[in-house]
Amino acid sequence: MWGDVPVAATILSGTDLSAEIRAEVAAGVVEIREKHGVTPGLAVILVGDDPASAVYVNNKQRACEQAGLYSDSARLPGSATEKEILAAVHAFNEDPRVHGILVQLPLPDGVEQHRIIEAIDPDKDVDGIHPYNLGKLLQGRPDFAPCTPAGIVELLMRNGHDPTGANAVICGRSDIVGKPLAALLMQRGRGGNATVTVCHTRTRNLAEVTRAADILVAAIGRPEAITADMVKDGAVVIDVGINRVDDPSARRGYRLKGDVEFESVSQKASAITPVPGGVGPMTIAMLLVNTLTAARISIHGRHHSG
Ligand SMILES: Nc1nc(=O)c2c([nH]1)NC[C@@H]1CN(c3ccc(C(=O)N[C@@H](CCC(=O)O)C(=O)O)cc3)C=[N+]21
Ligand SMILES: [Mg+2]
Repeated sequence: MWGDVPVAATILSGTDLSAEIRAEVAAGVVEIREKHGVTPGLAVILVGDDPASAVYVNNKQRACEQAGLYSDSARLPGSATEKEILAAVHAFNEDPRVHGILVQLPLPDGVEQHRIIEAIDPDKDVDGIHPYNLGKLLQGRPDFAPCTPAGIVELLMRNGHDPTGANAVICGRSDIVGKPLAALLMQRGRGGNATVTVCHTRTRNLAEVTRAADILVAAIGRPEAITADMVKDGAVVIDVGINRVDDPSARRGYRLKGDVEFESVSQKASAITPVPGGVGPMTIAMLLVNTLTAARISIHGRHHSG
């Protein structure tokens, strides 16, 4: 506060930080190519024609190409069978140009998602969602942390918001965001040491819990679910939401809205991520980081120091 005028929060730009990290990845790509003659490669498997998923996959492939990585994709129709998706996974498991494999989730109804994830070679699981990698994450020795949680931790750390000792409250318990983020924030070591609470649809007195957060992460999937009354003065607020809201005046006919009511919450928070330009670009940057790690693992093996 400045007198009675609320000072708007610092904007935590995922666009800027992701550019920095992607430049670091590009340098790592050059090094691996010079030392080992290997170009790190990522393959994305996209099933169905959800337009939002197509945008993310295209963003991922563009980021790969800009960082000098090899990239490939398999695009299957929404009618693809489990057997056909498994065949695409197996082909990339065997492809020596491909070090990282990402299966875009969610998969169409009727496909047994866990069977597909378990088919990914854990050494190529750059999403960090194979049970082996999730297990290592829970033990505090991840090789591949899921990209969105890893991106959130980088956003915090590189903006001077070390979670150590903080009350971190995560709204959302998905396998790909809420649960792995809880593991990262609670672990011993860099980016961890927080006191973590995970909220979900059955949480009682949600606003009471979120108001205790020094770090508040919204991964709910509902536009503007977090309002100013739910936020403590000075909190750091991370918005994972990417909700498309109809807007006939917008160029594409929709606008992106986060899970946080930005206008009001940014008057109360000390720092906040925007949507777009926050967590989304960080997810992609960490995917490239993990692909570099996968290429190193293919050369040197996993390090058994943890
Ligand atoms: N196995 C798997 N791993 C994922 O990491 C994964 C997934 N499945 N399924 C879908 C979600 C979503 N996701 C995003 C990636 C980039 C942006 C992104 O680039 N966002 C831009 C804008 C995008 C736009 O214009 O729509 C931004 O926020 O600024 C958003 C969301 C990765 N996901
Ligand atoms: Mg292997």
